[in-house]
Amino acid sequence: MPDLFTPYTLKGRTLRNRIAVSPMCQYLAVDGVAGDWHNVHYASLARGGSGLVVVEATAVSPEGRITPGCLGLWNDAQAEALRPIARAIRDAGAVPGIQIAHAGRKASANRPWEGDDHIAADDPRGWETISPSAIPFGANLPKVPRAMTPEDITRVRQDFVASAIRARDAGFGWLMLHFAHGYLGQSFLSPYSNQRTDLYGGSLENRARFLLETLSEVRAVWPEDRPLSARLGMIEFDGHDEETLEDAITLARHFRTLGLDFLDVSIGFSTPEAKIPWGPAFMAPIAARVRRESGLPVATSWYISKPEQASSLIADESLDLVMLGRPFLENPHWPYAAARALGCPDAAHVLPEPYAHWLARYRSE
Ligand SMILES: CC(=O)[C@H]1CCCN(Cc2ccccc2)C1
Repeated sequence: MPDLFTPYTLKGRTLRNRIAVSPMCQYLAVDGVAGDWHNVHYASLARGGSGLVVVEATAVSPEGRITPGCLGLWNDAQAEALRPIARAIRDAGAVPGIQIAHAGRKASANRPWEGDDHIAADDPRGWETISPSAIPFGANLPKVPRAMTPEDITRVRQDFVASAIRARDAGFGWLMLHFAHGYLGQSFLSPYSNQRTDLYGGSLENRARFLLETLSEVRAVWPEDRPLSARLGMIEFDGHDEETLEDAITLARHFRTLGLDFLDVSIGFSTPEAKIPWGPAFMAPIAARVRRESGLPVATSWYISKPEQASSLIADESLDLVMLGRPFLENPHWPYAAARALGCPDAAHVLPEPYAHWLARYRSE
């Protein structure tokens, strides 16, 4: 059996294989509430045969959305709309995951296909953004955020906890804290965005405080038998990579002592000056180093798209799971195509029985 199709057990959950659907914003929610688009989108992804399907970045508060079209988990109506999605993913044989997030200074933006920039100041669709310091990201996101008060910090941490409780009660089996991509968690960690002089700024310990406190408080409410993960921007590709990575690995070890079960290794995107070395599975060697040096199981994403490439990253123990995004937009049945490409016996049964029964005897080429 190819390594990509070996099961993976973490805490009380077993994934049928090492393939995970990476959270991908759809920007089609109304008032943060999931609708028909999300119901069909997530069920069809789960029916494609993945082990884990992670629902897109879901905001812990209204101002934590990236765009007005983002999902939310700050009220019960939003939680109720997500319940059938978690059930549909589980009924299709995958573990239902969800990423909870606060967009910080990158919030109040237009959809990527509608400008991918901050909503104009005089546009009533927009809102005030908050961040550790009153420092804008720049480039297409120039809006200057309000520096968070200690009360803001406490409130947002409590928002993460409340959203985690709603995700738990809605039936999600895997939680991912969004601490990457220049959003609020990342903004506390990065000196680009955090120039506070209080206990939340300055030293690595202080810049990590919000992330550590939030993780600890979410851990206390997230069930022990369900994996608790985080997506962390561990490198910025800004010329200071070794220092950034060493700090991030120190943080990852601290996450582990606080009860994090799994780490998704990603990019900081804290500065528009970054020079990202885009290329096939370019984050995999970094994730492999984090896995070795932090002792946490890891996944990463970014230009992993070929079955052999994905399976070899599991076989050589670079990764424990592969996170795929756009390959699933190309083909929601990517796991079936991968099973066939890897010569899995009975590849058809990666798919549900109504499909598998007929495909098992079908010779499409
Ligand atoms: C929420 C999230 O992490 C998503 C939002 C949409 C773009 N995704 C991927 C991305 C991040 C930064 C620069 C380019 C692409 C990240």
